[in-house]
Amino acid sequence: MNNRPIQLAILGLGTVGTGVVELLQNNLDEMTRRTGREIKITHVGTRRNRTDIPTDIKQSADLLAIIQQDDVDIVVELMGGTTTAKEVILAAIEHGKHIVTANKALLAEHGNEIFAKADANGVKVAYEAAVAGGIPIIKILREGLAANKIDWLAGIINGTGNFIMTEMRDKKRDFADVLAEAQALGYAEADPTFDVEGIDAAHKLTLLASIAFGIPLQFDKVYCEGITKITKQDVRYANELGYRIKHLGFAKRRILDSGEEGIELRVHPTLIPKQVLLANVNGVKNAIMVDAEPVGQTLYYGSGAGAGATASAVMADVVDMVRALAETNDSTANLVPHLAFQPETLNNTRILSSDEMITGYYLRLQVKDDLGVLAEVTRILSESKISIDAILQQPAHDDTSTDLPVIIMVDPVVERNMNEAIAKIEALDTVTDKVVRIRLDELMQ
Ligand SMILES: NC(=O)c1ccc[n+]([C@@H]2O[C@H](COP(=O)([O-])OP(=O)(O)OC[C@H]3O[C@@H](n4cnc5c(N)ncnc54)[C@H](O)[C@@H]3O)[C@@H](O)[C@H]2O)c1
Ligand SMILES: N[C@@H](CCO)C(=O)O
Ligand code: NA
Repeated sequence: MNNRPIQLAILGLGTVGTGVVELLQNNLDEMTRRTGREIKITHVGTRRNRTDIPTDIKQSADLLAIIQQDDVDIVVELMGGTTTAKEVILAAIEHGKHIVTANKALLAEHGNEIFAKADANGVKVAYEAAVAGGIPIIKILREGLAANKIDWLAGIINGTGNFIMTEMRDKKRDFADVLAEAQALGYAEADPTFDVEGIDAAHKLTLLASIAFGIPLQFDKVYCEGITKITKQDVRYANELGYRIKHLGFAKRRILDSGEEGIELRVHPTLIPKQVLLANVNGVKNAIMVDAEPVGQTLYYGSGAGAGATASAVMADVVDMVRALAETNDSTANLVPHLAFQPETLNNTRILSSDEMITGYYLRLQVKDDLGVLAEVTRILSESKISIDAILQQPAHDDTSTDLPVIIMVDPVVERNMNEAIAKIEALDTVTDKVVRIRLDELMQ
């Protein structure tokens, strides 16, 4: 057996890259005891030379040169972005290097191409750090639950967004102030609109859905709504009704009335009853619930972002690869397929359009203080076959306004019907503003 060290190139020394270098300094013995083979960083790709990096590691800004070096077995891509990272990863694959990456944006958007190229070149691309930071959810879905049929998964999969919502709710802090702190703590994406507009969660959901259901990556089909339109007023009303608002991702198999199977992929703010576990996942923590047959429901919780948690996931992938390389004379062929299922067995189950999604709703209407408004609104809802669960009329939120907020909770309904009803409600003279809607999901009741 070949006992030379397994050699790494780390590309990008930001929050996660620096975390990986530190983790290797602190816990190398634990990893070597597990793999029986030494792991060594030989190169780092960095725009400017760093004095805090051990002197035996070569530093360079020339990434395409690094990935060609003979003393590199695994390229660890921690730069982020979908342009240079893509070019460098594809070139590394062509040079026979294995890849470990935390880059969910790149994989959600270009993973089908990257994985195909890796398969053609006999190398592996591992991405545990790309979803839910330190929670080993990729390994769980791909390996731990490999004997199951997964029916749905749902969870809080953006640490920055959850941190912002928690701080705003508990400490009444402002959005911009908490976002700045999330950036300083290394939680946020380089472009934080990815976090707050739900795009990062949609990237992660794309990956989770593929490995749960055995379907190709289809980021463009994920319904995506972020947290930027959540107001303090709605947080307060939700609280009074016994709910918390959390940003969730859902991937769900559904049988349609026609008998066809479809998949719902959506990320959006969701009202969850306070006593439900996911309603109590706070700060940078993530949690993912999986329902599978025959195991039933399982729940996974942990830090969704940050240097240490993410480095833990990056190195778990490296350790997996090192073991495979050690056991099989430098081949990773025995590792699990990229998307958990054999590539030729991925199926084309249709991803449902937003019109076809089924959720409950919290609706907030701004109405004139007239007799009969509620009767008109409930008539419209019942014409669209929407059943009302509760109505709550609130006093005006400021003394100068004669309009009253009315909260209506409705049972699960096809979105097409909800859209029709909302259009009719907004057309009423007695309804003075756009209807605010926040979803509920029967899985979280
Ligand atoms: N921060 C987290 O908690 C976290 C968690 C999970 C996944 N991720 C993912 O990990 C990756 C890195 O995130 P981060 O938070 O460490 O970002 P970061 O911005 O802190 O670090 C990226 C580093 O890469 C460097 N870089 C970019 N292009 C380069 C180039 N061409 N040559 C050399 N260096 C280059 C940047 O200068 C920076 O130092 C991203 O894909 C991100 O989505 C981050
Ligand atoms: N920006 C991401 C990093 C972890 O993927 C988050 O906050 O969840
Ligand atoms: Na993970």
